Amino acid sequence: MVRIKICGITNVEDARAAASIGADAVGLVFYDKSPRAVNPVRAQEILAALPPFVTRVGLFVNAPAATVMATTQQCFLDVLQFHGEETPAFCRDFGRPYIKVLRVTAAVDLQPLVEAYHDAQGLLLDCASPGVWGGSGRSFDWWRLPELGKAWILAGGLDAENVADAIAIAQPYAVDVSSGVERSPGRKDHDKMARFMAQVRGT
Ligand SMILES: O=C(O)c1ccccc1NCC(=O)[C@H](O)[C@H](O)COP(=O)(O)O
Repeated sequence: MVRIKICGITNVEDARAAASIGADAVGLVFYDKSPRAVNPVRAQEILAALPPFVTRVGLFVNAPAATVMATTQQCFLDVLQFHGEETPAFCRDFGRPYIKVLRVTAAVDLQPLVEAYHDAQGLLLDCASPGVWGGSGRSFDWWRLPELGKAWILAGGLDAENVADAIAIAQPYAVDVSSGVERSPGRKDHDKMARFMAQVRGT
């Protein structure tokens, strides 16, 4: 079964909708420059609305260690997801499982990165877009992926129309979607979320 993470949740209604259609995880963006940014107080309110067994993922981009630590504790995050230039030593320093985002281009050799982040709980492969750390809505070439030898999450430009093909080609452990299920940046479209879920679950 392919797991599903809905990313860029900014409000209680969208969090509840994601949980009610069976999302395995939700992601909250702790990055001020994002249109999907939340602060820890808002995040607490959103996360408090979730039922049990939905994994709470916090996204960071080159944040100071003190900020990551404080946010993790304040919001009871289950998993940390690092989108920037965080080193392996930095990522493992918070006493939580972490996911490292690898930005895919035709030229990048993923193998050294997979080895460097060997203790990551998972790797998230996203499209490399200049000047954008995530949530670009752009896909990379799913055909070009080597065997990574660990759980990895497919992200970047997924939506209800392409996710079934993406899974068939790339065979990820999980898929991650944000802009492909939005009606505007930071606001989810609940119908798009449900259609995305149905495509992944094959129903
Ligand atoms: O969503 C953002 O604005 C964002 C900003 C900075 C770092 C990460 C961000 N989002 C990450 C994601 O939403 C996803 O993990 C991933 O990039 C897929 O996004 P999308 O292509 O929009 O489905």
